Amino acid sequence: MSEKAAQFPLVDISGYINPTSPEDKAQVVAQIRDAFKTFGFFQCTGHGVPVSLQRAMFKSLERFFSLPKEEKMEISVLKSPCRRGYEASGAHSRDGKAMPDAKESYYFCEDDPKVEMGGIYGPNQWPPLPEDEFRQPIWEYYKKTAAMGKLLWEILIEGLGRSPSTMERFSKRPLIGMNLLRYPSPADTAEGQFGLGAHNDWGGITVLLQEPGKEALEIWLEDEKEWVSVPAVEDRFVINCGDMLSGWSGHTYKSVHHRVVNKAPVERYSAVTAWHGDIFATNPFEEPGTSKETVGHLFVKRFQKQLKPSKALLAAIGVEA
Ligand SMILES: O=C(O)CCC(=O)C(=O)O
Ligand SMILES: [Fe+2]
Repeated sequence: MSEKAAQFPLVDISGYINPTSPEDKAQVVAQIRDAFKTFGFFQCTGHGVPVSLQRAMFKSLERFFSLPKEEKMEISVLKSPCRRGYEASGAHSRDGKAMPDAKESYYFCEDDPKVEMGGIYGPNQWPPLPEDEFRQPIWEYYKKTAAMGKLLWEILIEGLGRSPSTMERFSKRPLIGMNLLRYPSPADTAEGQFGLGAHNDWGGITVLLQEPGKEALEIWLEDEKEWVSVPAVEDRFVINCGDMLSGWSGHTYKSVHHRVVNKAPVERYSAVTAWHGDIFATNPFEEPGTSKETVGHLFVKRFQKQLKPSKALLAAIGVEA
């Protein structure tokens, strides 16, 4: 591990979840605020997500990606009005001249029976695997990490002096997406191709779990002008700050620039749960009514090209076509 990586913030949040004194909570709030101010991310322990569930999630994820390509393509994102399901390696292209990412992925959100809001809400596409070998452990993991995302927003809101009760209006019907990711080995990755090219997450909080022992996530350090690997340790989540959260905090919290380079001689897995907030909610760091910009506005702006939103959806969200 590099000297820099050894200094990356590591926060045990158990003192916030089960405090024995008010100081316990205040300490976690201050540590997370400092980590997001300096780095825009931190490594998290004491979160209460059982290791057995983390392992079961990785097993299920591996089972899914081991299915034949034709079976995975049966639940392609292209078949979903909500853009949920499987996306093959190389399908995700970036702006400019960069090569498409080597990753393959499976994406899902809250499972609603009906397609609503132009596909922001609706049903998932589940793979044809036995319930207890995929959907059940993956869903349990999703629910636990979603709860963690919400708790971390609450802590960050408190960190800037706002009441934690602000979360009531911010979390009415939150957008929470989960992406399971597989990165091929370097031998199966083209020259100049990244597992996932350099980017900032668009929205709120990202709760990421790397496959233990396979370092691949790299963070850009602007002062040092270098990419540094984030240790991949069992039971240690990586929490990232996205652009919406950063902007709404007046850039007090930094959005972290990162990419994925698989250095293991074999494939590498990770899981990402992203917690963004209710689509009609405005900046939780301000008094309601201060600004009209909502989670939905920023979401549609960022994904306009992929979403191809209908006039009806734009009108419902309050964005001009
Ligand atoms: O796989 C990883 O370690 C990071 C994934 C990521 O940055 C993303 O999905 O936005
Ligand atoms: Fe990311």
